[in-house]
Amino acid sequence: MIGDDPAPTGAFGVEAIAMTMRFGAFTALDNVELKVRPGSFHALLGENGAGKSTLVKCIMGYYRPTEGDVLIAERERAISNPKDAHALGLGMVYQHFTLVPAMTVAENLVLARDDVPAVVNWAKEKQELEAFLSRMPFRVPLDAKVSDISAGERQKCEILKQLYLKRRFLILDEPTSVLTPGEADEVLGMLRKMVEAGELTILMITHKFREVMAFADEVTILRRGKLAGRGKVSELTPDDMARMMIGAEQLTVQPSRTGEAGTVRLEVEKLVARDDAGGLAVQDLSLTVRAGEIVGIAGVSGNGQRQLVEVLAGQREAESGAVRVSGAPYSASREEMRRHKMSLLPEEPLKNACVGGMSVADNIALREFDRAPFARGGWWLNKSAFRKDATTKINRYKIKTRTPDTPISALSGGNVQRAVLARELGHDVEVLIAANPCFGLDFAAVAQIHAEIMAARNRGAAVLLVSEDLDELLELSDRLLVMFHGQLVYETRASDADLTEIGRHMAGH
Ligand SMILES: Nc1ncnc2c1ncn2[C@@H]1O[C@H](COP(=O)(O)OP(=O)(O)OP(=O)(O)O)[C@@H](O)[C@H]1O
Repeated sequence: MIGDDPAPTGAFGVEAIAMTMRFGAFTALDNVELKVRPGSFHALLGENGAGKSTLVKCIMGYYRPTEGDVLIAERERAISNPKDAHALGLGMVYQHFTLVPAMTVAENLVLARDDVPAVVNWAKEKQELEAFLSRMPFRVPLDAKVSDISAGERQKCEILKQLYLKRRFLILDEPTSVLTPGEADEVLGMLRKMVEAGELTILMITHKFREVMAFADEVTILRRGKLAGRGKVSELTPDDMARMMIGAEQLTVQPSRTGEAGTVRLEVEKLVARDDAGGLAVQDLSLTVRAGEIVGIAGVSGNGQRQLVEVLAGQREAESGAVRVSGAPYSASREEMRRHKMSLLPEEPLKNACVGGMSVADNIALREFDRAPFARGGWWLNKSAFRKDATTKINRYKIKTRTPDTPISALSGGNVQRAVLARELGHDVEVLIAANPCFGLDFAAVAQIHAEIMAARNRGAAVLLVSEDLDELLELSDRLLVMFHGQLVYETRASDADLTEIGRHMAGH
C-alpha cells in the first residue's frame, strides 16, 4: 500500500496486470497486460479507440479499473487518484499544453509543486531552478512568458516540469503532434539519452512508426481493448506492427490524382484579420483555389493559419479584405455555406464542430437536420430517417461507438474526428476547408481521410488544406503555399517542391 515505503528513485518499471475496464456494458480494456522495464523507452500503439488512453488513465489513477493491478518497481500499489501516482514518481505529458501561457516558465515550474510556500522567495527558487536545469539535457528560457515561446520549447517545458517534480516514470500521450519533425527528434532524442543513462523510464503513446523505430526499445500493441502483440522494436518492422494494430481490416486504397483544375471557386483578396490579443494575424493575404485543386498551406503553427481558417468558417470577423466563393461575395453565413456546398474540417473538432453532450447520430446529422429528407414542413424532424443515415455513415467511416446514441464526448479523440468527417464529407462538396484534418489519427484513419480528400478533389471540389504535417501536404496538394507571420511568402507546385526550400520559408528566411 501507499505510504508503507517511499517512492522508488531512479528509473523504475511499471506493470499493469490483467487490466479490465468496463464502461457500463462496454469493455474498453479486456484483461490487458503491459510490462514496461525500468530504464526503457516503451511505445504503446493501437488504432483510435483501441484503449491506449484508458490503460494509462487506469495506471495514473484517473480511472479505477474494474479489475487488475498495477505494480510499481515490482511492488503492488494502490493508486486511487493521480496524486497517489505522482507521489510514486509517475508523471504524464499530454499532446496539449498544460502550462499557463501568461506566466513565465519559472513561475509555471515552481507553482506546479505541491509544497509551494505561501510567500515564494523567487531569488532562491531561481537559483535552485538554474541548478536543476544545469543537470538537464535541455535548457528553456526561465524568464520568458510561456505565450512567447515556440511549441517545441513549450513541450520541453512540460517534460522539464515533470522532471522538476521528481517524476521518474513518464507517460507521454502523443507528445510530438504539435512539433515539427526536427523538434520532435530533438525532444525524443534527449529523453532517450536520459533513459539510456538510467534516469528515466518512458511509456509513449504514438501513432508514428518512425518515432517507434527511432526511439523505442519495446512496444505493446492494443487492438479493440485487447493485447494484440508486443516485442522488441529491433525484431519488428512497421509492417508487423501495422498488421497487429489493424488485424484483418483492409487499408483504404488511395485514389490517384485525376482531372485538371477548373475555374476559380474560392478567392481570398487582401484579407486582414487580428488574433484574440488584437495583433495582426493575417496580413493582406490573397489566394485562389480552383475546382479540382488542392491548395496546401504550410507553416509553423501560430503564423496566422488558425485565424485564416476561422474567418473562412465564420468564427472570426475579418478586419478588411474580401472573400468570394464562385464569384459571389461570401460572409460565411450558414445559408452561403449550404448554397456553395462548403464543408469545414476544423481543428479540435470536439470543441469546434460538435455538441459534446449530444449523441453521435445527432452530431452527424447536425448540418443536415433541417433539410429534407430529415425535415418535413421545416419543423417536424424525422428522427428515424436521420438515424438511418447516421448509422450508414458510422459504418462507412468506421466510427467506433457503442451505439449511435452514445454521447459523442465518450468517443476516443480519433473517433470524434471521424464523426465530423462523416458529417462534412458524407455529401456533395464543392469547397472544402480542412485544418490539420489528421491530427491524432491512426494510420488507417489517415489513409481513409486522405483518400476522401483526394476523391473530393477528383470530383471537382476546391480544397484548401491547412496543415502542420509537410508529408501530408506534399502527398495531397497540387499547389503549396507557405505562410509566415500572416503572409504567404512562397508558392510552388507540390510535384516540384523542394523540402529545404519550404523549410527555409517556414522559418522566415
Ligand atoms: N469515460 C468513458 N465512457 C464511456 N466510454 C469510454 C470512456 N472513455 C473511453 N471510452 C471508450 O473506450 C474506448 C477506448 O478509448 P480510448 O480513449 O482509451 O482509446 P485510444 O486508444 O486512446 O484512442 P485514440 O487514439 O483515438 O486517442 C473507446 O471506444 C471509447 O469510446
